[in-house]
Amino acid sequence: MIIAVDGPSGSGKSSTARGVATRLGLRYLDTGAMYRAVTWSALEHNLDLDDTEVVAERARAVELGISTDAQHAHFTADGIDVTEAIRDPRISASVSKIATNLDVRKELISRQRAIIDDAQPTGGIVVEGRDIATVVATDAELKVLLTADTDARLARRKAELAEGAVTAEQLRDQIVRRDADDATVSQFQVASDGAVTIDSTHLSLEEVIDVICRLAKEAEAAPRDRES
Ligand SMILES: Nc1ncnc2c1ncn2[C@@H]1O[C@H](COP(=O)(O)OP(=O)(O)OP(=O)(O)O)[C@@H](O)[C@H]1O
Ligand SMILES: Nc1ccn([C@H]2C[C@H](O)[C@@H](COP(=O)(O)O)O2)c(=O)n1
Repeated sequence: MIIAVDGPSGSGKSSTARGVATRLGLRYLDTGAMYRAVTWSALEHNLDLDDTEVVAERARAVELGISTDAQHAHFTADGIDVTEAIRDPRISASVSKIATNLDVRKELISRQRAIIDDAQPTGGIVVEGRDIATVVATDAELKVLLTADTDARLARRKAELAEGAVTAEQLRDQIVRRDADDATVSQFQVASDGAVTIDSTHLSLEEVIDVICRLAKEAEAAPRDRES
């Protein structure tokens, strides 16, 4: 089983996908972490992020270690643990430059598909990002577009950060400007064919996880229903 969870920043994709994977005993892939790890590597190498060719070369060269354990997030880039570093506001501010580089996308999509294939013998995987249902795993058994209104997303992100860690302007940049940039290369604002939209604005995290687990059970049973 492949469950695809797409949506804008702060809609709850990572927390929800981790919760669903844990409950259903599936692997979990955070594709945003891969774009973040490439950003980290490009900055470590002092690359000009506007130089698309040089950055794409870095994306092809960097060795990424991407854990698919929903209860143990662990990411490495060229052997260095970047699990915490990739969440730094410095990375959040720059990652769209990497994510809108089409050659970087080509490389990471290919790596994401390999990780998804590797997970199939273990029962399946919950994959979250922006283009999972539309590009990376168009054959996913369940496709979810997870949304929440902008104020809710801003409030959720603010609550995560230490008091004073970012200004109101930086917070808006992390959510609103980043979504606008990312939307130029991925379609995650309108549900694609076959995708279910879940608006989490007034739902708790547990409620969203409940809904997706129920939909996953239905999706799993659907082929059997048709056969019987
Ligand atoms: N339904 C919900 N209700 C309230 N808070 C939530 C809900 N879902 C997630 N959250 C909280 O919102 C914050 C953002 O969630 P999360 O990081 O999962 O979003 P995201 O969509 O993966 O964001 P990004 O794409 O920017 O990484 C987290 O602190 C999370 O605990
Ligand atoms: N499949 C994906 C996943 C992520 N991105 C972009 C969007 C963000 O700017 C960045 C980091 O994602 P986050 O960790 O905030 O979910 O990567 C993308 O374009 N496609």
